[in-house]
Amino acid sequence: MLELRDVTFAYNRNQPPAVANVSLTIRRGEFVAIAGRNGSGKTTITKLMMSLLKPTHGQIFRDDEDTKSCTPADMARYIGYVFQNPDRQIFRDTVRQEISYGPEMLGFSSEKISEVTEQAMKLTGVADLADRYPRTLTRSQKQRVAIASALSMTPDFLILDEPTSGQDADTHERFMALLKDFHSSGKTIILVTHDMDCLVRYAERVIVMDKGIKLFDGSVTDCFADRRRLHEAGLREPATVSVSNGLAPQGISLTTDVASLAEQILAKRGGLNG
Ligand SMILES: Nc1ncnc2c1ncn2[C@@H]1O[C@H](COP(=O)(O)OP(=O)(O)OP(=O)(O)O)[C@@H](O)[C@H]1O
Repeated sequence: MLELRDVTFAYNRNQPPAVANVSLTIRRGEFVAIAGRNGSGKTTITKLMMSLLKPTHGQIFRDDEDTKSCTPADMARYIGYVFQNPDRQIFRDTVRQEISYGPEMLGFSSEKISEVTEQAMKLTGVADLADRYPRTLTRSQKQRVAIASALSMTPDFLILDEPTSGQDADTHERFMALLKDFHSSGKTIILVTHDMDCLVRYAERVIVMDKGIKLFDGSVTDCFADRRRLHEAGLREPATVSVSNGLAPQGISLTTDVASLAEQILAKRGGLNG
């Protein structure tokens, strides 16, 4: 469990806080999305969770333990962090070295290092790139290496900040399928995203940030049921919501789920045709 209790963080004293009085709890096994317009505090929250930043006020707990004296290296045992830009976290000469670096720093035995490295490479589909120089890989391959590097430290939580930005539809699909597999295997996923269609498809819960404040925390369906709130937070309506809202006069109820929307439309087909 990861808990923020009344957390405030300011980058400097002359500016309003980037995160203000935020309380939230993320339980093991959840798939949570953090959404909100640019500059709303999403990345700052994830950096606070990772102890890359420390609260100006408030506390952060991991399984009831206050993390105030934890370093990012301590937190990396529990939380894998995948940055927005994979170039920011890739430094070694080969993909294998890159992925084994974290477990080495954590003091794993050499057998364990090789076991977790091979497993992470296999899971993320980069085993055939093991001896390549990471800087020459495509962005999507680098993303996979970044995730493998996080996974090799065998964390329970995985935080991904806009991992699919700039990827083509096919790569995006494969990447999200990978995340879904991790989630099914018991990992807790915290995904920062601007992609509302992706959010409604994969996340179970949404935290919406606005000007550093937590504007909403709840189910995906409840989040998109309130158009005023979406507007306030600068969130785009996902396609399923727009279509179901548009067909409301025909008796279609609001849904974020493609399958449920298709089912409703098929069930009403006679009426819609008429
Ligand atoms: N290193 C920094 N120094 C000073 N201010 C910063 C720094 N990083 C972020 N900020 C400010 O803190 C606020 C929150 O930024 P943050 O990056 O957390 O937002 P975000 O929601 O993740 O944005 P984006 O969607 O653009 O990534 C913004 O006003 C931003 O300008």
